[in-house]
Amino acid sequence: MAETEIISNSESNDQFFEGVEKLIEIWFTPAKNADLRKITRQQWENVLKIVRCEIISFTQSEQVDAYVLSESSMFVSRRRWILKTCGTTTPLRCVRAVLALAQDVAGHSCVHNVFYSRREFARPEVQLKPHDNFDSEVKLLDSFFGDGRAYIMGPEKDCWYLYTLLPLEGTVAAVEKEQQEAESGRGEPDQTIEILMSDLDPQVMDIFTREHSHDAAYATKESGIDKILPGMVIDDFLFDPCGYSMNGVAKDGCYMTIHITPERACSYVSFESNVPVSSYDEVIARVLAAFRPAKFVLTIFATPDSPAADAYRQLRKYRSLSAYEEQEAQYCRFSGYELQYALYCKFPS
Ligand SMILES: C[S@@+](CC[C@H](N)C(=O)[O-])C[C@H]1O[C@@H](n2cnc3c(N)ncnc32)[C@H](O)[C@@H]1O
Repeated sequence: MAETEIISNSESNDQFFEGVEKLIEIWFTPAKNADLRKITRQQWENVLKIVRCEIISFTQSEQVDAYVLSESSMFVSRRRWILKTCGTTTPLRCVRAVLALAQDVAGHSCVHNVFYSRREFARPEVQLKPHDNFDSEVKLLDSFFGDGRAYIMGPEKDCWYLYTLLPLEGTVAAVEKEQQEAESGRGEPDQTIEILMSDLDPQVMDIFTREHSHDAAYATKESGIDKILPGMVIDDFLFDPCGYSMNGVAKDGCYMTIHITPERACSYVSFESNVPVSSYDEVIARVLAAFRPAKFVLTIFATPDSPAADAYRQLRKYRSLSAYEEQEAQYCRFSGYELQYALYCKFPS
């Protein structure tokens, strides 16, 4: 297993672990016979060594290979690669190697789109380069992709960072991109919801310790994770003495992934899925009921032709979500995608 990032915290006699993940998603332009799943397990293991994590479990559907990692998850499908890693891992250091494998092994030579995002770290000072600050991350991403755009949303101390190749709608770059898309017919419906939760209910977090749960399947059931998006094949892992990761894959190619850092001093849970629904209300309610965070960041990306195209609009109507008050909200209209970002905090009881 990768070198552990657990740092002792003498004040609380608890452990610190950086649950906040770095999330990179690269889409390649469709090409005849090209498929990222041609990249072998050994080649992925070598890539993940650069990131400082390793594969601990694997499951797949017809459309996607899903890996549980020692620090979160990786999903590989025909033309989309997703890597989500926490702790002090260094995912941007492997991008060059992935682009080379995509070209040489998988037959993908053209990047269509890139999304890199993360919440502000609890302890940015322990991150390794280039992850010690967003400017360095952007600089490295620009060295691969050339014309990306960087955004910072939310309050300074608890912001959410995004880098993407998508231009904002209405700009000259957007008009050019739309023309290219229309000519090549490359677009396909897509949507992603992420709920990044901090300061969680300690009773719920106890479920994700070996003391409470004898195995991952027990924790999955006890917490209600198996009911959030029923029908998925679940690959779950319970760390020792605590910590939990799961991937779920559905027959239709959709995925979900949940990662849990239960330590009281730094509790953190992330939920992500690309399930196409016309309203995320129920999914959000189930996630919040299962984990009971004090605070969370919610992001929804959707293409205009996605069933979820309206889901983010519904969200914009709410100034509050059950016991939570919206503290910040931003909306971005990119060429081909719309994004809703919001930060919610529990109402004082
Ligand atoms: C399961 S991973 C998931 C982190 C995730 N990004 C999140 O949302 O919190 C981290 C949790 O597993 C625990 N853990 C135990 N052994 C670990 C190891 N060898 N490597 C990484 N995490 C480990 C950490 O202390 C932490 O609670």
